[in-house]
Amino acid sequence: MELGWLLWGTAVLLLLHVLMELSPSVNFALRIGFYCVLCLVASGLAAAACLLVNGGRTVKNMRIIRAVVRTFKYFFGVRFEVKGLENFKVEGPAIIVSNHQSILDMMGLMEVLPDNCVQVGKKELMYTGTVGLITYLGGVIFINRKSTSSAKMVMSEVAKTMVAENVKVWVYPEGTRNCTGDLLPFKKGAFHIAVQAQVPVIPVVYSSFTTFYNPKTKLFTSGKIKVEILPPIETKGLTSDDVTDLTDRCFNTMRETLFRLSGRPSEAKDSS
Ligand SMILES: CCCCCCCCCCCCCC(=O)SCCNC(=O)CCNC(=O)[C@H](O)C(C)(C)COP(=O)(O)OP(=O)(O)OC[C@H]1O[C@@H](n2cnc3c(N)ncnc32)[C@H](O)[C@@H]1OP(=O)(O)O
Ligand SMILES: CCCCCCCC/C=C\CCCCCCCC(=O)OC[C@@H](O)COP(=O)(O)O
Repeated sequence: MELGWLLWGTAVLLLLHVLMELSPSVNFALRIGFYCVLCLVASGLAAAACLLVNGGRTVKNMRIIRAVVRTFKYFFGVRFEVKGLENFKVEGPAIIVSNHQSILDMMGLMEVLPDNCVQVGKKELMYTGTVGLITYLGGVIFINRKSTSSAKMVMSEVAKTMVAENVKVWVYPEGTRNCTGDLLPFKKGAFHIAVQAQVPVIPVVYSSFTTFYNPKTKLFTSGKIKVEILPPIETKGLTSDDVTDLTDRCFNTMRETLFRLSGRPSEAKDSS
């Protein structure tokens, strides 16, 4: 009986292996499917640990989530080369902005996430089963992207609470995933919060995934991600009139860094 199961299991694994070798789209679908299952299972386990250790929704749970997600890279052969971690060592709260390429970014996020830091996320994430539960327990700030006024209200509230509670807030200013090797124009919410709260902006840049991950061509192999945490940009004394300049400055610095880290020649043109 047990031998039968073993033979069936081996046959299924062999079949999957052959399919993966033969078809890049099967390979891609299986690897992404595995990533999603891993997220769902790991979130369930992490949620239990968070509830047992901290009892409910708190930024302290991010330490547990970070420890769990940091193991994911070993399953996918993803390696990180991190520079500039010392730039996170600013006193008190800050806004962290980074480029956003894929759902795989959760690995890169947790690889460098400082203590006492929560992310801004789309509210739809709440409805992704255990992943929704873990984002809730970790203190993720949910925004409704379909309603500018409600998103702006939530962001303004964040500007007040982040100072009162001494937390850093991680925002993806492109507002959506973008795996083209370039940046989308930045939305200004993150920079409004930074100016309203008078806290520094810390840019974080991940090199382009396109050499090892590309959903369009169904490419997903192992690969190296370079991460650079750039020096904080101060906002003390800035007003809402300076938000556009601050956004452009950050965009240009991050775009240059993205091209440098990805080995792509820089373009002279200013795309702001
Ligand atoms: C185990 C596995 C998983 C574990 C995971 C755990 C971690 C999970 C992590 C999850 C990660 C999940 C990651 C994700 O889910 S990423 C997706 C969700 N995140 C974002 O969208 C963040 C970036 N977006 C923004 O910042 C947008 O600006 C918002 C959303 C705020 C509005 O966007 P919208 O498109 O609706 O409008 P608009 O940007 O055209 O702005 C309109 C006007 O309003 C002005 N304005 C904007 N804001 C403010 C303000 N505060 N005070 C005053 N004014 C403000 C602005 O300057 C503009 O005016 P003008 O300049 O044109 O005159
Ligand atoms: C009971 C309901 C079950 C639902 C099951 C849903 C399955 C989902 C399983 C795993 C998902 C793993 C996702 C990890 C978290 C990824 C966060 C993320 O990267 O969100 C994307 C968001 O930044 C931008 O979204 P868009 O590019 O605008 O779109």
